[in-house]
Amino acid sequence: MDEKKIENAVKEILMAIGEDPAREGLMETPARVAKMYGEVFASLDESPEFDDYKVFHVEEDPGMVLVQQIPFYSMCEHHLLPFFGTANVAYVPRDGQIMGLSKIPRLVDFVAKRPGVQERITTQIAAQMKRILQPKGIAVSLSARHMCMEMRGISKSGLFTYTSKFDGVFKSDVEMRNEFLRQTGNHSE
Ligand SMILES: Nc1nc2c(ncn2[C@@H]2O[C@H](COP(=O)(O)OP(=O)(O)OP(=O)(O)O)[C@@H](O)[C@H]2O)c(=O)[nH]1
Ligand SMILES: [Zn+2]
Repeated sequence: MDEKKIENAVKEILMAIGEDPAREGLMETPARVAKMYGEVFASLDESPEFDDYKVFHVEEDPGMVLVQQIPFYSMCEHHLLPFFGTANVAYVPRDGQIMGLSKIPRLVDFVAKRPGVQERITTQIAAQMKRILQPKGIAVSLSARHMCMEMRGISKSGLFTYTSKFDGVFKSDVEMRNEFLRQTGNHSE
């Protein structure tokens, strides 16, 4: 990421909105924003595929493995305003192939820390899980608030947008899907 370029651009924006980038409160702001973009868009500096994981082996396949209520923060690619919420990620292992549990929230961060839309975060989490583990099934659901719908534009506070992606047994087996939905607090029927 080119921090110097971001700093200059932020200075330009401050001038364009009629602010004085030289006034005391704003003097360090371009550098702070550049640093902040480095954090919230951290994935742009990483490889395109998630690679921070280890695959382990258990003798017997468990059923569903679910990490739920994973907090995430992202920036919408339309307005560069935050959207944030929680993600539920479940899979059913194949051939005893499992991954370290902490790697699932790491994967969520990896996918979220770039300009995006909620739908893509949802499908990308599922796609990366599939690539890494080839599990029997994957279920991902996200619930999020979008600042671009709250503090501007339509200006509706407290709306939650729900997105989901079901693959494999979560698609073909209603019981599995309902176990996921029950456990994550959503009910399909
Ligand atoms: N599908 C989807 N849309 C999103 C997401 N985040 C923001 N948006 C929407 O992206 C759209 C961008 O639409 P535009 O019509 O180009 O932008 P706009 O005129 O600023 O839209 P308004 O927000 O309605 O004022 C808006 O409808 C946003 O609500 C997201 O994660 N997924
Ligand atoms: Zn937006």
